Amino acid sequence: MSRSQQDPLKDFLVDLFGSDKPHARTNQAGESALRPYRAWAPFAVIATTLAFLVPRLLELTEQFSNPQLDSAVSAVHEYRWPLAALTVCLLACDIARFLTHRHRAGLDAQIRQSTRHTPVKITIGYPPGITTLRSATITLARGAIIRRKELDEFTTAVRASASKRTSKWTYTVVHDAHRDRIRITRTLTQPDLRSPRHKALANSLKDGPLKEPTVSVASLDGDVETAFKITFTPTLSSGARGFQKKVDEALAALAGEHESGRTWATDWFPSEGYLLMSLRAPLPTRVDHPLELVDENLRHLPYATAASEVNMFWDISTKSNKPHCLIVGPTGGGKTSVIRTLLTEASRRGIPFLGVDPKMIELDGLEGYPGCAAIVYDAVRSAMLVRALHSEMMARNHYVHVKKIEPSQLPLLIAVLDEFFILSGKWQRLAKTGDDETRELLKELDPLGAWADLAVLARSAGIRLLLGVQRPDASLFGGASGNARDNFGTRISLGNLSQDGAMMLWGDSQIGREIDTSVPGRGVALGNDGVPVDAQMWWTPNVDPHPNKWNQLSTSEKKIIEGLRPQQEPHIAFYSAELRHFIESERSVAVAARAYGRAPEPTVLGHHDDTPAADPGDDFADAIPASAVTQGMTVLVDDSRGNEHPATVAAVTVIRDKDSGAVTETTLTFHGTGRVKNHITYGPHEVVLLPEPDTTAPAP
Ligand SMILES: Nc1ncnc2c1ncn2[C@@H]1O[C@H](COP(=O)(O)OP(=O)(O)OP(=O)(O)O)[C@@H](O)[C@H]1O
Repeated sequence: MSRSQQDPLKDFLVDLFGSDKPHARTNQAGESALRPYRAWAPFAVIATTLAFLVPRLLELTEQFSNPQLDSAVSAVHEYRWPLAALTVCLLACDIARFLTHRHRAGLDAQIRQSTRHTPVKITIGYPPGITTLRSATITLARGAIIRRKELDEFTTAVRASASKRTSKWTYTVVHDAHRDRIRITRTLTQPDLRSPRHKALANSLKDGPLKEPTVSVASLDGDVETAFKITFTPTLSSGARGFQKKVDEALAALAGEHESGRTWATDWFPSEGYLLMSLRAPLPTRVDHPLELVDENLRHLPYATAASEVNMFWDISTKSNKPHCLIVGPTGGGKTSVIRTLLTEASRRGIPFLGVDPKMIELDGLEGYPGCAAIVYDAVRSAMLVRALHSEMMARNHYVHVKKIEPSQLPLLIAVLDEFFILSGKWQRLAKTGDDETRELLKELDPLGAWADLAVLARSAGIRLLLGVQRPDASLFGGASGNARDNFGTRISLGNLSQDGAMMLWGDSQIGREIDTSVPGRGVALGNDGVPVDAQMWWTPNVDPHPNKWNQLSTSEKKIIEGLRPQQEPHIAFYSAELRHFIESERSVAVAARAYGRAPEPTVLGHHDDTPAADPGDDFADAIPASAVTQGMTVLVDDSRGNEHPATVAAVTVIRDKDSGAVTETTLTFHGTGRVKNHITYGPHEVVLLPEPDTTAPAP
């Protein structure tokens, strides 16, 4: 602390009468150019006082009186009033000069401390302002460079010293670099009319992760803000989704619940340096499949409603860059309802479909629905269907080539493969344990290879694939082809995903991991702009007309199904004899199964059972990729005679490709007898059969 600060009276007197030094408060940044302040009025005050008092003084000193002195004294005394007026003027001048000097000295110190430049001249605007500065211009040495940070520091100092006295004014500091000067002006501080919400956002963002944030109101409803615009200086992190998500959450929490009941949502424009926080209608908790065509585009299949009542759709048009659809959802998550929604929408738009349902309970209701070519349940026949579909794709491509037509002129066909892992498991099992004929047939059909080709090439042949899985796994989305996964550009996830699953589906380990699973049909869908959003899947009840199913439905559910059913059956055109023959034979098999199909009645324990053994392909409950198996899981392992036995996994070793990270091999270790350990190695696309449904996938 300086001495002058310890002695305010001395400080005042030094200011008032000046000192011998250029300025009493020079500092280390260089000698101030300020001239010392010298008051003018004190001499005038003394003279005026004397002019008033001089006759009295003479009376007191009568013995020294002489006529000359008397006349001089009376002359001075006569001018006492003009002298008094002059003194008052001088006093006023002195006060103004004194205030100017104080402001100048303050600015001089501040500029030297914050910018390390010594001002050449400081001009204080008149009148100078009693407590705070009115305006000033600081002239700097020619070419003086002031960095942004230094100017900010100076501005803060100017504002801080003014705010000590009053908050009535807001100071603006402008650096005219081309004229080597700094201008300071003040305006009346506007009363803070911001709402508590606006203030909370602005104040918290000041110390938040966004660089140089400013908050402004983007829209109002009456007096209540309905949108805020937050501008910021773009940084590397402001473009990262994870960062944005954290900021979104913090902003929504700060803004709090809105009076309208709507929720805050954020749209980022990081390259333009701003984000918009606006209100969206909350996601509905249930949306019954609307009966009207919500999207008139016949190549858009709507299936869900996102915030703000935006409809999500699967674009199956030729122009679509997301032609195939992948639905991921654990058991009971609502996958089948989404498939039903998409297929009934396809049907009412005149697009036929066919499906594979290895679980036999998911798609069976669609059998016989308008536009349904076939639903196949049997593993071998499913392999035949996939191969026939491959032939159809080749035939369609050939047709386009020969007839010189555009692929967009081909009629669309949707192929659904539900529970893909279970189907893979069945194929894998039959390839190992089936009879010679089956094994040979499966080898010839190579369904996984055909599927991989379809995933990559079916798009231009007008065939669209709809794949349903319980968990996302790169290894199975099209056999060896890594590109195949990218073709499933339209993605839907139901329930919560694992971190890896979220990364695989959405390219972000956080998306789809905090879904409100208490709401059936809640999930994440790819927005129409390519950004994944939370969405409520439409509810489409089972369309099965069998009385056992139909009678379970409520009146409103029956109305949905009746309203969706198209008047006209979609036309199914075949370009290959293979697919036509397959569908014809499948339909006659289905007719026969319906007419003569038998299911063994349940038996009780101890009762002699003479019904034939179940299909060997059906004695497992689930199948998962080998690389997804975890230690302690019970899996089915076949013995040398082709029988499956449950065994607990002691260890899992997954080997991945160094570059791509793709699984190349998985080895499961089991405890054998004594110290012996058994190892089984699985290829990259092999699945492991489970005796019980998989519970390691996140619950719906
Ligand atoms: N979009 C939805 N809206 C409302 N309720 C739904 C929705 N989807 C599913 N549900 C409810 O959840 C139940 C299970 O749905 P669904 O049978 O479609 O699940 P899933 O994923 O196919 O299961 P699984 O794979 O075991 O067949 C339905 O019976 C229904 O009650």
